[in-house]
Amino acid sequence: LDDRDGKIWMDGELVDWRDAKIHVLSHTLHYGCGVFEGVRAYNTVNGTAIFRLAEHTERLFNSAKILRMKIPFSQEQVNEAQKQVVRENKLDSCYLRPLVWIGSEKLGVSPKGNKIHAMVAAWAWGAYLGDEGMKRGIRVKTSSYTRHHVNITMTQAKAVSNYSNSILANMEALDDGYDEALLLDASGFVSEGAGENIFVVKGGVVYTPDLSAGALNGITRNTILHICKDLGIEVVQKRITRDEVYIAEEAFFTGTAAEVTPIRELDRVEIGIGSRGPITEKIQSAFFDIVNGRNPKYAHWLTKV
Ligand SMILES: Cc1[nH+]cc(COP(=O)(O)O)c(CN[C@@H](CCC(=O)O)C(=O)O)c1O
Repeated sequence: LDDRDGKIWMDGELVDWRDAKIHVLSHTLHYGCGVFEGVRAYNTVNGTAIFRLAEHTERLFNSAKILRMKIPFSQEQVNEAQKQVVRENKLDSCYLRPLVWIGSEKLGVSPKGNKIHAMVAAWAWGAYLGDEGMKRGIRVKTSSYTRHHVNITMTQAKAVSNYSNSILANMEALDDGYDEALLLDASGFVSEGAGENIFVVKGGVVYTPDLSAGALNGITRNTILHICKDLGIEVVQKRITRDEVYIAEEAFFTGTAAEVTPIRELDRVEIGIGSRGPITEKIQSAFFDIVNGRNPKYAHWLTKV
């Protein structure tokens, strides 16, 4: 990604893509205290627009607050920065990555006195778990790694340091021939994917783990709750066991990158018909109607760039 042309917003300025560098003694590179977001802009029927920009920026600031980092910009400035990088890079649809990190004034566990920096980059990024997966569903493995306990890492912060857990789970799944990992919490209940929230369908009801299982409070997860309400589908947020996933009729992952990706197998156990289920398909198409600006009820979720 580092050898592209284009512009990156960095500490309030637009810099050339290849010059957007930081010092190797930057505190976050050593200790992982940093926060980030994953945001998508879509080429909607009314032009390029960022999906739920305000909610993503609010979560970025909440993540920073949880990690005791004071971002030296306002939410409005970070919103404008995201619109600017989409325009400057002439992207009609893209993935945006805001990141906030701690500078290189000094090392040592305490970052007190170090400068806080922010950047926003944007690039084209298609189906996170593959086009085929979006239709046919993907193959998932229950990870041998456990999702964070809610008081070991701060699971409501989208924190850089939280992702070594996700990386290990994802690498193990890929090395074992699967497409993605599903993590259980410290009590053995289903938490979430390495980079996604999970939903299962049984008897026409949609279930998703409640946030006590350490999953990130996903913005796409929240979008699905609205979609299910519109479709008259009951949603229950509760503790879910791995065998409830095995005997579900349908299952799917959600995320900004993953969007709505059906799960066809968990640990080589076929889920339902072993491909995208009918309720998953309805939710998936309602999602794409919304992000592409075809559902006027959610026009306020789309910020034109
Ligand atoms: C751990 C985790 N859980 C749930 C989600 C879904 O949250 P939301 O995007 O607000 O619906 C994400 C987003 N994962 C981001 C990072 C992916 C990456 O590989 O990096 C994303 O989807 O952008 C997670 O990283």
